[in-house]
Amino acid sequence: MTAYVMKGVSLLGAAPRDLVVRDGRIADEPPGAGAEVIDAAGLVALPGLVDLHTHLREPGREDAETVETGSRAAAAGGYTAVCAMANTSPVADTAGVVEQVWRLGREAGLVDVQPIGAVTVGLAGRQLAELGAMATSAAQVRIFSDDGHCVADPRLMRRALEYVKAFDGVIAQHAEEPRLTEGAQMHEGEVSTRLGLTGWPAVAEEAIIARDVLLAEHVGSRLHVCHVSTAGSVEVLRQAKARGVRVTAEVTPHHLLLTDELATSYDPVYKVNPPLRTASDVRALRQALIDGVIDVVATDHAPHAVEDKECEWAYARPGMVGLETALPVVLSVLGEQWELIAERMSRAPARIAGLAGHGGDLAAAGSPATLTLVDPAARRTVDPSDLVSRSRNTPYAGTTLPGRIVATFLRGEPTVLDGKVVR
Ligand SMILES: NC(=O)N[C@@H](CC(=O)O)C(=O)O
Repeated sequence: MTAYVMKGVSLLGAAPRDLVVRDGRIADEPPGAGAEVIDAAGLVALPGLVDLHTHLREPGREDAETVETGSRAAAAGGYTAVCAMANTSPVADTAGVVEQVWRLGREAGLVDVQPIGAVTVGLAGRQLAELGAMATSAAQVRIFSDDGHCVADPRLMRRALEYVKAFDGVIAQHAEEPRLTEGAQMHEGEVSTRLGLTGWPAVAEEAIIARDVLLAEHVGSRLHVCHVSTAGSVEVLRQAKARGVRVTAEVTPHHLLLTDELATSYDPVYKVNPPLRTASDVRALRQALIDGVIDVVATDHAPHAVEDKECEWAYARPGMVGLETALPVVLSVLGEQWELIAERMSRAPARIAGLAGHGGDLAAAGSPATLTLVDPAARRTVDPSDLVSRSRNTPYAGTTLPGRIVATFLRGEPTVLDGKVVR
């Protein structure tokens, strides 16, 4: 295994030093002859990013993304682990499907792919899926989610929380009261009224989060809230956390930057679920990420084929690709707050997903060399045709964002060098 010395690198913004990688780990002895030298002057090392919310589309929509192409996009974005959502076709609601996704991830070998299992059979919200069989499968599923759909039935949600408590699993809820969002096309507010589009009200998200934190408290089990998008949701979470409820939450990069005003273009690239909200929601989400009311930035990378996105707004599928722009967007929002970025994009998601070997301490000799090197001084104008992902539905085309991922290492092996995926 090749040894590396990263010369003049800054660990999370600290004074420059040399970082030695040997036998897959951070070493405190000299690299020895034959080590590859990486000129890392001006680069910042972060623990490899971990995404709690990635749609890889395999099995079923390999024209939009595969486990392999999504893994490449993830590595290019600085990720070393991704949690693959269950809304594939067939749905990842059995041990067989989660094992297939897990195995494809191992074969691609670029990031650790941790499958998420569905909560209900076929995401239909009627009966619990085989949670235990998925947990004890080779994929060792710990996070369950019907993402794309809400587990709306409170009795099923309660039973799911009870079930996963036995193995310290977590239910990741897509919080959307379906009766309040029938026919919804965008955020319900001043802009939707002006455009005459059916609105997705903030309360549809907030009501489910309020219910679910009470259920999680009652059961004493772990709840994770996917893609929090409103200021009101932040307040519900703040109160629940103050009471000691075992709840964690994520926000997407796009909800930290973009607003519902973009819908006035009628460009379906801005159609996403939950929808882009208002500037005051964006402000509240940013503050919650800083405060820790929101634990994690998760991409909700949602690749879609051209025909599913380049059509009339009403017919377009919701979703945006996000793996390759997540860190630049977060840098543009938070600035170079490296400790905070490492916590929200690597350590906290690794803890929630129970991914040992990710979110480690790069200053500690013996830690896995699972890391990403970022050039914070570089700026990049996003060109959809440059994306590594198989899909092109980025809302940032033509936008200049700070930060370039120069290299990514998974257990001492480079997956990205000089900004290019190596395998
Ligand atoms: N987040 C999205 O806008 N889309 C998701 C699923 C969903 O939440 O609708 C997808 O799978 O495409």
